[in-house]
Amino acid sequence: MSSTEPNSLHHAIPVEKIKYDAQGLVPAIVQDYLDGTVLMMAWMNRESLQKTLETGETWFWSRSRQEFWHKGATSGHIQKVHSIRYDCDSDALLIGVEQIGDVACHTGERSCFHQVEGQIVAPPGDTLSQLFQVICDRRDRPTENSYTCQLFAGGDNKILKKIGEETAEVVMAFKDDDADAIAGEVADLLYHTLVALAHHKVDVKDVYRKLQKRRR
Ligand SMILES: N=c1c2ncn([C@@H]3O[C@H](COP(=O)(O)OP(=O)(O)OP(=O)(O)O)[C@@H](O)[C@H]3O)c2ncn1[C@@H]1O[C@H](COP(=O)(O)O)[C@@H](O)[C@H]1O
Repeated sequence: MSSTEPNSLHHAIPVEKIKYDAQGLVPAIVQDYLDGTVLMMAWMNRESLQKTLETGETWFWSRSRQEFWHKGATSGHIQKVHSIRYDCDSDALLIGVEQIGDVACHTGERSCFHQVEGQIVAPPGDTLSQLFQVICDRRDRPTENSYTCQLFAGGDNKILKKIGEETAEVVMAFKDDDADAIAGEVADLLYHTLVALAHHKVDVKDVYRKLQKRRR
């Protein structure tokens, strides 16, 4: 995938290079720019891609209505475009967006994609976002025999003590230069940090936002 960032959207995507099908369309997969959650898939044509590049918001081509679809124009739930990538043979687009107004797929759900029956149940998003969602679910709907629920029940005293312990274990693992132990201890520290974030109602995506802003 080739990519471009928001301030250079217009220059970096060669609209003419994109391969459109016989109907003049190219599939566009829309992802949350922070955690990669796949939100929706829709179609663009040359003009809607051009409008997307010019406005920094998503414009699609509605095959059923045969007209432009400026996502969120009526609801206010627009998709602010952060990146556009195209695949190696230029016939698919991957668009990283920020959801303005909470929802961004066709129907207004967090993501259009539903679990296929019988498959492993995992929330959308990257590994940390998925774990954070499970942790928040434990906070909001406590279950028996859950270590996470025990941490929440113990409050800051228990959670922050564990962060202190895990930090020391991370340091020791690095000191020992043991790759497997390092990965395991860092995983423990990340998990307990996510529990602390959930306890203080700070979204892990706010951490991602900070990191994105620092990107050079
Ligand atoms: N990712 C984790 C995770 N990482 C680490 N841990 C726990 O963190 C603890 C690490 O503490 P230590 O290294 O000190 O080990 P310990 O001696 O067993 O811990 P203590 O007895 O001192 O509490 C262990 O009990 C681990 O099981 C985790 N516990 C839960 N999760 C995930 O959290 C989600 C909710 O799980 P439940 O808490 O089981 O509902 C699930 O997705 C789990 O996979």
